[in-house]
Amino acid sequence: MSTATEPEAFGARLRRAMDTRGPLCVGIDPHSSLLSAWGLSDDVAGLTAFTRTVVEALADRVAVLKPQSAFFERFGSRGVAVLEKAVAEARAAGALVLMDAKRGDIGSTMAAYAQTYLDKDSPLFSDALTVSPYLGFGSLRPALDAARVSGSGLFVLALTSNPEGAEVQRSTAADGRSLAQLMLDHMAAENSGATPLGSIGAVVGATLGEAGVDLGINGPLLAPGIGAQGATPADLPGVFGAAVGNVVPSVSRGVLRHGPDVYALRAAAERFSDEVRTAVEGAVGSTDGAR
Ligand SMILES: O=C(O)c1cc(=O)[nH]c(=O)n1[C@@H]1O[C@H](COP(=O)(O)O)[C@@H](O)[C@H]1O
Repeated sequence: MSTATEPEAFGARLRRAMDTRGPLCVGIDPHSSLLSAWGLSDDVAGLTAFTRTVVEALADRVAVLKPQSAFFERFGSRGVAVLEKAVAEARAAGALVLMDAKRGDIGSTMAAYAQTYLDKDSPLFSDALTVSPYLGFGSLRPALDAARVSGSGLFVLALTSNPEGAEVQRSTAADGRSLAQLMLDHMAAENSGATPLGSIGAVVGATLGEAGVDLGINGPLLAPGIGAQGATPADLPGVFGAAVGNVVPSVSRGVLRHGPDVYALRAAAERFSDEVRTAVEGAVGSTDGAR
């Protein structure tokens, strides 16, 4: 619960958005190839038109929009200016903005990243940020603290959707746990006691077949890899098991390739949302039946 001085926590805001809008996250990834497929130039003008169209099409209906910072940074400061505007417009239209910048560094530098994305006075302030814990979970402390102060959230990489991730994330820590499980256990500790949902989420690829880890972190689970990377909403119950109700399935190219028509973008997002609903309700129903 929030007070006059304390903003409402990200986990509570996300739970409400998932319940009212459905849990889908759509990524804003302006690849050169997509700009070209949309008939746009691969420059700041094309980037601006692409981004504005996605925000106009989806910010008033999906729970989460996830701009991928790399595709904006490649145009330098003018690309970042497009990103700033998109963040503000998407938030104003009611979407939660998850900045996908996958930051991770030593604590003192992490503090600067936290000021960039998790401080309410920053031009890039976002509802949540993706971070990498593989410099040690404790290196994220400045971001964890900043998120608590501003009512924002973090999505911490646990098991990524790319096949190369396993050699690091499935390797064994000194105490016998996998590195991914070690990180998930840290997230569970951060979220302990939070209701209705903690603000520290995990990233777990929808492509994994079966996660094979304990996902009971009392926080949201971002599931990228649906669409272009080959996973489908029907895969979610198999990957996430009993935690499927906390999953935020994420699709970028699978939706974006339907542009530039605003109605086609909306229809594509709607189809993914419907498939997610069917998969999640089916899984929850079968769990209920087993009780
Ligand atoms: O944090 C992410 O969003 C992420 C984590 C991960 O494990 N895999 C992954 O693909 N992503 C991001 O999710 C998006 C996937 O895009 P599509 O494959 O086009 O849906 C990209 O922006 C990736 O950087």
